[in-house]
Amino acid sequence: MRAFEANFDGLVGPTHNYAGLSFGNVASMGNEAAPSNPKEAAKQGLQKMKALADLGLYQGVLAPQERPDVHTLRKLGFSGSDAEVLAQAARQAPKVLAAVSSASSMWTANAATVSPSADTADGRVHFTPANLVNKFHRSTEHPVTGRILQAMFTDERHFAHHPALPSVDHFGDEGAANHTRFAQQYGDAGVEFFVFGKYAFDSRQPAPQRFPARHTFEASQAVARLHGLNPAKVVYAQQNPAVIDAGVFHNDVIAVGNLNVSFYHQEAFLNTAEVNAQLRAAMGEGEFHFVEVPTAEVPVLDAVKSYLFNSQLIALPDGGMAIVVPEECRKTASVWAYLNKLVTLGTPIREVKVFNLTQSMSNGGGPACLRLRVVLNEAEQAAVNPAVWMNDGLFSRLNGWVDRHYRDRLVEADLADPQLLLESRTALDELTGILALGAVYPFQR
Ligand SMILES: NCCC[C@H](NC(=O)CCC(=O)O)C(=O)O
Repeated sequence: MRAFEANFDGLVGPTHNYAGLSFGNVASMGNEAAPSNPKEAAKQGLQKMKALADLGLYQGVLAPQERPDVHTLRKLGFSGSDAEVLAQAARQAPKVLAAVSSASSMWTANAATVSPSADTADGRVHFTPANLVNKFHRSTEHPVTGRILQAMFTDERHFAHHPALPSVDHFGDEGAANHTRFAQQYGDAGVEFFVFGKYAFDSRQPAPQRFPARHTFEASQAVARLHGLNPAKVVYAQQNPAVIDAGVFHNDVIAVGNLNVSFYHQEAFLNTAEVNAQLRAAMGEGEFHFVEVPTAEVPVLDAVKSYLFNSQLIALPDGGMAIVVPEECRKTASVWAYLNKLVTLGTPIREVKVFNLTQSMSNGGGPACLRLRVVLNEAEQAAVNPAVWMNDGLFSRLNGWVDRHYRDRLVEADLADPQLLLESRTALDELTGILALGAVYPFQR
């Protein structure tokens, strides 16, 4: 049966803002307190989704979270009406209010780790929402993420859903941002490549000194076990701690892969030669393209600034691949020169597609952060909730929905506005109708 990759992009929520919440993510740290434009952010995301759907790719939409998350504020002791809860939090703990108001679920590469049915022991597609435990504002995403995924991939004959790993640093899990799957064809049994930042139970191993390693080896192993992966087809690699300290908070800021192409920076991993030998051995027969970008051509800081590697490698329906990059790549001289060379190197990557995603980029999220990849065969695709697939109708409905409900400017002080909570819930209530998700949000239950 034919199989292909579908991308599920996060729809940016109505509270998108810059609160400087992600220590170790240089864009988030650098844009703290800048005004945001949620309407523009959502529309930039929709443009990318529509463009990929128009190329003939399977493109879906993943709904945002209920924010501000008043329920979490109540767990922290704020009480009274919703408006009172917001007002107390704004007075006593403004950073906590910002954290429970973040639209960070837009970066769906962190929503979950997904293993295609060709890789799993029971022949189903497996999903494990990421606990995102390293950042408080993200650690509250997984319960609703899990519900939304179940509302999209409901049929138990095809889809298996696991709860997030235990929410503790030892099992810090950042999902698909640290996971890549290689295969000659999407429908083949693939090699699942798990990249982690540190070992939780062995302090003698190398680890970053300045910024946190969000994802552990032990978390990666647990997900591989839960998904029933064949150990001979799983490869683990540790990120180079020095690049985490330079702002590479997820591996997808310094490497990306698709089918038989691994595109990565020279400094991305510890023991690169060993890792590549393991990948090649696990893949078996056939060509494998290792496209290593040398520091001499693209310094790590330029990779972080431009998000060259936070790109999507997409298989084009008529053969070959395109690399989907953010506008910032064009503006970074070393990176733009490299990209122009890359398409002439004779690898499957033949074309560069540039998107304007500045609203998301200013919080450290590029094209790859915005999408969750799910490899599906035709029967599985037919079992997905049909309302979430991007097409002309959904594109115009969602643009109209954004126009009706989103603000074009938001600063931290606005997060306490009870009207924003109301606007956000009204929008999400309508959205669950558009995407046929049912009552996934706490305010609906
Ligand atoms: N994969 C990209 C994730 C980016 C995300 N940024 C944020 O949450 C920034 C939010 C803020 O600072 O307002 C993160 O660091 O996890």
